[in-house]
Amino acid sequence: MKIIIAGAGAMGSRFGIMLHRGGNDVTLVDGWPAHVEAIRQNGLKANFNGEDITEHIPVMLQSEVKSDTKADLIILFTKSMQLAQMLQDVKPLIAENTKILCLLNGIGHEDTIEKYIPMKNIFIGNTMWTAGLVGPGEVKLFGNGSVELQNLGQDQEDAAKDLAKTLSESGLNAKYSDNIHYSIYRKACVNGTMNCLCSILDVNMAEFGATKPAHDIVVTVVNEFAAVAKHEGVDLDVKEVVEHVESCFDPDTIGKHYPSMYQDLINNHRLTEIDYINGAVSRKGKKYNIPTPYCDLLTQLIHCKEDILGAK
Ligand SMILES: NC(=O)C1=CN([C@@H]2O[C@H](COP(=O)(O)OP(=O)(O)OC[C@H]3O[C@@H](n4cnc5c(N)ncnc54)[C@H](OP(=O)(O)O)[C@@H]3O)[C@@H](O)[C@H]2O)C=CC1
Ligand SMILES: CC(C)(CO)C(=O)C(=O)O
Repeated sequence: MKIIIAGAGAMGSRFGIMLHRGGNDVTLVDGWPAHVEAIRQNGLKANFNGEDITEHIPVMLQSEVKSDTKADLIILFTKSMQLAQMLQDVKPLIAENTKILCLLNGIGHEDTIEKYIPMKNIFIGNTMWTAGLVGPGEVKLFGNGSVELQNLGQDQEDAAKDLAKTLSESGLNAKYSDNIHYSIYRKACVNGTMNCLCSILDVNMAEFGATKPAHDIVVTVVNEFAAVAKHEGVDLDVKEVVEHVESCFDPDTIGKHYPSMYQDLINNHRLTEIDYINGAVSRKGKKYNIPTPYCDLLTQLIHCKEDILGAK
């Protein structure tokens, strides 16, 4: 299968490496020239569960995408704020039946994708895999993960199941979800707690989980997400979601991971996805007249930290 990874940062590199090793025809597309050049020159280097590997995968700069090949599948792995530009830039690779799978963190990306792609070809989901960029052309990958996905278009359930099968054949542990909006809100609760709190407190997920107030904060934030989700027809089971969030504290699974927001803001002084996570819940809360004080404050604190660190 001809697969394009659109956004080959930490997560795009993980999926690119695993799908390439699984025998797929993978091409990476990214907007960071130094990263693209490093991969082109030296291959994509990864510390993959403790082993140093180099995977030679074709790579294109986003601004230089050519239309000579069309993709069967494009997996979107940009940051939320880069999504629209990437969709614009990969247009030459899209044929009538090219499927688009969006696995970004955050809520509501389908509203952006629908402007570029016919509904029948859109698949959305989320992932519990983790990844970290060490530097241009180099990533660190450890731990296990999973993917959940579903079709947005009618009559595309079999295609969604086939997609999950393709990912699983490369070890990505993907499954079809019959209620992806639940899964996306549930994952947003993970990010709406771990990503901002680890960034503000300068800790990894296990260290945050070991603090006394951690549980109360998680419960309060999840309740705010649940109240907003209910207005959108998504009925979150708060107890189950809190347990899911707290499973990330385990240092033997992904607890030692510094969330992607930490990597952006603290390590690289880059702007964060907060407006697509807690910020999205704050905005929706205002729209539905639901108070979301923790999400409001967490969003503002992250924006303060972006200003303090001169994030770009
Ligand atoms: N990392 C993780 O563990 C997880 C991330 N996610 C989600 O996956 C999506 C992709 O995230 P992730 O893979 O972490 O993104 P990355 O930050 O690793 O990469 C995204 C893009 O940002 C730019 N970039 C990143 N770092 C630098 C840098 N130091 N200097 C210059 N440019 C840089 C590059 O593109 P450009 O030059 O075009 O800006 C890069 O392709 C997000 O929605 C994220 O929330 C989901 C689960 C886990
Ligand atoms: C790994 C996880 C679940 C942590 O919140 C994540 O999605 C991220 O790093 O953005």
